[in-house]
Amino acid sequence: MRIAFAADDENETTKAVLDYLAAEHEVVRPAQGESWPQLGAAVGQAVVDGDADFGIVMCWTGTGTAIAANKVPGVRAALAWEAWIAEGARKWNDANVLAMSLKRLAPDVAVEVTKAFLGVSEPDPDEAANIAQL
Ligand SMILES: O=C(CO)[C@H](O)[C@H](O)COP(=O)(O)O
Repeated sequence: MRIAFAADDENETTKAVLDYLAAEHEVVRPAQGESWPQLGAAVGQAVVDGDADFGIVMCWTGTGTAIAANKVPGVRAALAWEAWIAEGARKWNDANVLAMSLKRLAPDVAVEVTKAFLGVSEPDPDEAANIAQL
């Protein structure tokens, strides 16, 4: 899959996520070196424009980039810190952008969360009516 990725800082956690994405997917970098609001918006826009299948945004907390991505109409960005939350965001909310904290998630956990998010191919059809109201 094509995954749009942006982070406003680099550390072992962002490197681990990027290494995993590069090994398993095509990585799209719609913006780099900009502020977290710009990075979140750029990733959200890439997803909405069809330049990427999903987006992943990371900042210190994950919250700012999630909010910025969610301002783009059509984006459903979810902040996740464990695999079950990430999987549920895809299954029950049809999230198309994953947001994670680059400060609080250990590298292996961030990769596990990423895998869980990207591992759900279709949302639960029982949630279609709810998702349509988002
Ligand atoms: O977590 C964040 C936003 O939610 C940012 O990463 C954090 O606030 C640092 O930003 P800056 O480098 O602009 O001070």
